[in-house]
Amino acid sequence: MPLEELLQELEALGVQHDATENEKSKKLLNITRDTGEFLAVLVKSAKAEQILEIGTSNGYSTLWLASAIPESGKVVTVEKLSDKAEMAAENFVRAELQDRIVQVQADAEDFIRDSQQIFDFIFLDADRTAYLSYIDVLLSKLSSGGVLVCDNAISHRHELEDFMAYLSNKDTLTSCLLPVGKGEFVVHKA
Ligand SMILES: C[S@@+](CC[C@H](N)C(=O)[O-])C[C@H]1O[C@@H](n2cnc3c(N)ncnc32)[C@H](O)[C@@H]1O
Repeated sequence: MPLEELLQELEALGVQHDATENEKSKKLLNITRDTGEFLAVLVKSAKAEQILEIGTSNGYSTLWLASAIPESGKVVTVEKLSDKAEMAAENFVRAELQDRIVQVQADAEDFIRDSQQIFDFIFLDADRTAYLSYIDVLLSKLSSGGVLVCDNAISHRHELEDFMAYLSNKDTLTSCLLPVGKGEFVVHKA
């Protein structure tokens, strides 16, 4: 199925589904289209090939990331809930991007601590209150010259204040907060 058609279908589904679903863990909570476009531009500009995404949901943002890397690249995407991981798997096949995506069903922090891989691009879109507890390990898995993007940096700024302040004060990092989508905090590692 053409990617653009699937993205539009998922955008409509996400809005409709989240408006009628009361249980927060079942909401899809997809990034906005402009965030997807922004991620694709960043990934291509950075020539990133090894991407880590924390928070798959039904795979909407993963599709943007996977479509921005060359065939030799991979997106590793982590989701703790099996129902969402299954929905995502179907969408990856529909987009014919499944060969560029590795799905991990696990708790983000467990995966990050156990992983031996180095990534050149990391997208954080999961349990915001846990980010500070694993950010040092996560940064050790970001390559020199790599980029980390964190979603919801304006919509949930109060939850991410300490996290952003911590990163902003590190000498090896350059960061900025952009009014794209729900607010994107972008970090470059020297
Ligand atoms: C905001 S949604 C991700 C939306 C997705 N990035 C997109 O735009 O399509 C957050 C997802 O992170 C998952 N999640 C939350 N805490 C997690 C954790 N500790 N480990 C792994 N996944 C987690 C949730 O189940 C949810 O599906």
